[in-house]
Amino acid sequence: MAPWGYEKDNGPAHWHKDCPIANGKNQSPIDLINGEVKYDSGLKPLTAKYVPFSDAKFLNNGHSVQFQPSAGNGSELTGGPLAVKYNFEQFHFHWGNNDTEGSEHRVDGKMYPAELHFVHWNSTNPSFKDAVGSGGPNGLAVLGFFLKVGAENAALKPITDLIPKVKDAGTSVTVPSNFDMQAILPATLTDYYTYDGSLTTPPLAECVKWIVFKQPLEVSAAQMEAFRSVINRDGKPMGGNYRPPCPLHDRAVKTSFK
Ligand SMILES: O=C(NCc1ccccc1)Nc1ccc2c(c1)[B-](O)(O)OC2
Ligand SMILES: [Zn+2]
Repeated sequence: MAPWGYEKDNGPAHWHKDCPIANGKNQSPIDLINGEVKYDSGLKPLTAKYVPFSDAKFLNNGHSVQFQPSAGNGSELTGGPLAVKYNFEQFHFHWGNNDTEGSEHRVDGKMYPAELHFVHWNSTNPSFKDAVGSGGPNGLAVLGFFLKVGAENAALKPITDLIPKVKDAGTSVTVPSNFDMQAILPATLTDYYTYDGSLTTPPLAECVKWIVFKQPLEVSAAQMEAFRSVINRDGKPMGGNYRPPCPLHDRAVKTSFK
């Protein structure tokens, strides 16, 4: 099979052929249905401590654009539903070709124009790859932020300004060392949905503690247009790089808010 993608001939409906777990019982994304979630007063805020990076790349890997520091950058995530410390690995985006689609998770069936994933791995493992393969839903902790069109996002501007430099698949640039990743995050990481799920792209491993924030981040229309100028490995606009929602089966979605 041609490498996986989001086109008619290699999109989500085909992924099960190489990754049978695609039809598993803990797949992501899902539709977050407010009438079916359960408030959990034990869910505390999360703490993300992101340290400045000396050498980080921003790259087009053919199916997303991704910020990736060199391994061992000392940034970490704790708290919320997490029992141990998680190390930061990378962040990347999913978006649509217009403002009515683009996010992977949905809220009561509503899609946002884009979704930002901050990926972290369980520090009791020797590496990210081991964490993915560690079995069970505690290998990775992924923070999901919906993006909506509004004011320019100054914290994301250094990243969206680099997009024209990684327009084509397989290209990358070095990110200026004064890039402040912490500034992207809201001051307090409260009000989130959390559930056990999977990677939303092959290998679709069911190793993720998902933490999806209720409050969207804003980006300007110009910043959204920058994403829509990115080209995928088939030479087409990358927009539409989102997987449709998967069945919840017998999982519970908990919220840190009432
Ligand atoms: O890291 C990925 N692949 C490369 C890989 C390397 C080593 C072992 C397995 C996989 N994928 C991936 C990681 C995290 C997330 C997603 C995809 B996402 O669902 O898009 O948002 C969260
Ligand atoms: Zn993602």
